[in-house]
Amino acid sequence: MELLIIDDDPITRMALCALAEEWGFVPIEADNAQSALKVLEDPDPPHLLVIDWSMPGMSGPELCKIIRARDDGQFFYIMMLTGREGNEAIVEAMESGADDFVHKPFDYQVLKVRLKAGSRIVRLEQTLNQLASRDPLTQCWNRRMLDELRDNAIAEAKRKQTPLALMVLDIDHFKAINDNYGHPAGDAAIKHVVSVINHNLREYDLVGRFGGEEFVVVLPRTDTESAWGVAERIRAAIQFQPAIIDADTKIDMTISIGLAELNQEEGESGAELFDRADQALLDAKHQGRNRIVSAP
Ligand SMILES: Nc1nc2c(ncn2[C@@H]2O[C@H](COP(=O)(O)OP(=O)(O)OP(=O)(O)O)[C@@H](O)[C@H]2O)c(=O)[nH]1
Repeated sequence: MELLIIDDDPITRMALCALAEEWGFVPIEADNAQSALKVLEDPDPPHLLVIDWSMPGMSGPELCKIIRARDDGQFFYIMMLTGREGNEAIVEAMESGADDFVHKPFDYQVLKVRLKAGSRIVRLEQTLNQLASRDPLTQCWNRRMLDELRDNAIAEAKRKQTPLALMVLDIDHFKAINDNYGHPAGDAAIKHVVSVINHNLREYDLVGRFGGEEFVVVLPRTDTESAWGVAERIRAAIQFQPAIIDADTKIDMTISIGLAELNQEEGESGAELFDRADQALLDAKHQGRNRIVSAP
């Protein structure tokens, strides 16, 4: 686990880095609050932090308050290190958002066990986050999370005036697959579809599972024409690459796709965009399935 060490004193920083490595952490250094905040801007930042109290520019407690004021849902476990004595310092550190507090000069064993305790809490939080945001079968986003990420992507598209497309995909006659091959094979077929979808997307596209065999894909920076190209690649890949269940069982499938591009002029919301793509999906089903329909 990464450990962000924020301390202006190079000797303390070096000592902490060496210890962190010895204890199995991956240390990352910052010599002031501003450079720490830069590190924390990363989409996948370190979640365990050791912050020195007294630093030029911005103090440890001030930095804690800024980190706690973030509203992006990221969790950070913060350990404050200081030479200050007394309960008042502990209270001030923890009121500013620190989770734990260790006096300098610190006892190595005490610091080690408290960081280990912090890393257990970070791991627990990551597990909870995973359970709350991912679909357990496919590991793609669940509906609640995809809705939130979709709306963030739409806000960014509006800010930057870039196009955004959304697709709703549904496996055709999936009930028959369950009926013919059994529920476990149906589950494997769903996983196969998600794997095909993922193979045909860019890193920043978003995939969510909305129901049994219905998926939503958000394509930022993509207009209808490009989205159609992506949809066609996925449609063809599903049709021509059967799900291999075991040595004797291959399941042929097709998929129907409705797609819509965000209507920025009308200030369209995420829910409205989804409804248009979903309606296009219904049209694709009515027109005979295994096809793509683009919303007007
Ligand atoms: N194996 C498996 N099946 C699921 C899961 N969730 C939902 N289903 C099944 O998916 C099927 C969906 O069937 P329908 O909604 O009738 O749709 P369909 O048969 O795909 O027909 P069309 O969408 O009209 O082409 C139902 O039989 C559900 O029981 C799941 O997690 N695993």
